[in-house]
Amino acid sequence: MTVTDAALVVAIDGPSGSGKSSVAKEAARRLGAAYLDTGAMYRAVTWHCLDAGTDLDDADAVAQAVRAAELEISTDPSLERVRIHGTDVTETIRLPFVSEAVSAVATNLDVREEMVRRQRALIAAQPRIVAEGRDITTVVAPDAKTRILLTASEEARLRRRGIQLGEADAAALQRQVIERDAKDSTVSNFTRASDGVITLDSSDLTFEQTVQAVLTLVDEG
Ligand SMILES: Nc1ncnc2c1ncn2[C@@H]1O[C@H](COP(=O)(O)OP(=O)(O)OP(=O)(O)O)[C@@H](O)[C@H]1O
Ligand SMILES: Nc1ccn([C@H]2C[C@H](O)[C@@H](COP(=O)(O)O)O2)c(=O)n1
Repeated sequence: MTVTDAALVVAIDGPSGSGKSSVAKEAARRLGAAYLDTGAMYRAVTWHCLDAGTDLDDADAVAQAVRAAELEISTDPSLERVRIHGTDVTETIRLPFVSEAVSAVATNLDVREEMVRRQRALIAAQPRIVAEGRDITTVVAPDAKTRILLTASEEARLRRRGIQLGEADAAALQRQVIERDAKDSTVSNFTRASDGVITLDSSDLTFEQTVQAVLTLVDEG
């Protein structure tokens, strides 16, 4: 186990189903660090817009709703909790209706500016943190001590997501993994490592091997 008292920011990005959330959360636990799931923040504000009846095609209305959103997210890797305007949406934001709407909100550049501002504040508030999401290594935390692009083949990502969701419908998986990435990649680069970002391909690694590989990169960093 790698535990030190030194300040630490680890940034992990990559495509859908590559293992960012699960691997980052476990690495954070073992490092005695906080954990930030930035995708959960985009999901929560998307749920909020849908719940409020905000037209997702009205970019200004969406941005206004997001700026006004009272969003709370746990950064304890052992406590998953997201609240918006006091409503606990921890479970709801994982449902397919949110997954299929989230790109419409996440590709709004004014929304991204607001989310990046909040994410940087959450990261700065923690002495040690592992943060993950599509633009973490490039935009949110380009100065992080260790920056990792976690990848996996399309086949591995679809298989993992299918097992995770118990979803056998190939078309639904395709929408949730491949089509969502295609939309999200119009505003973030999470397929090619930028300068200083280390690529970790988990296609042929088990979950445990992937966590260990991240901890080794942090140690070496
Ligand atoms: N190396 C691995 N081997 C096998 N399964 C893995 C591995 N890494 C992650 N998984 C599993 O794959 C599934 C998807 O992982 P996870 O949700 O962490 O991906 P993600 O990159 O955060 O996706 P998204 O960006 O869509 O939220 C989870 O069930 C996770 O346990
Ligand atoms: N830093 C981030 C994090 C997430 N997103 C977008 C991309 C996804 O469609 C959506 C939900 O993320 P997930 O929970 O699937 O990781 O949010 C982003 O654009 N930037």
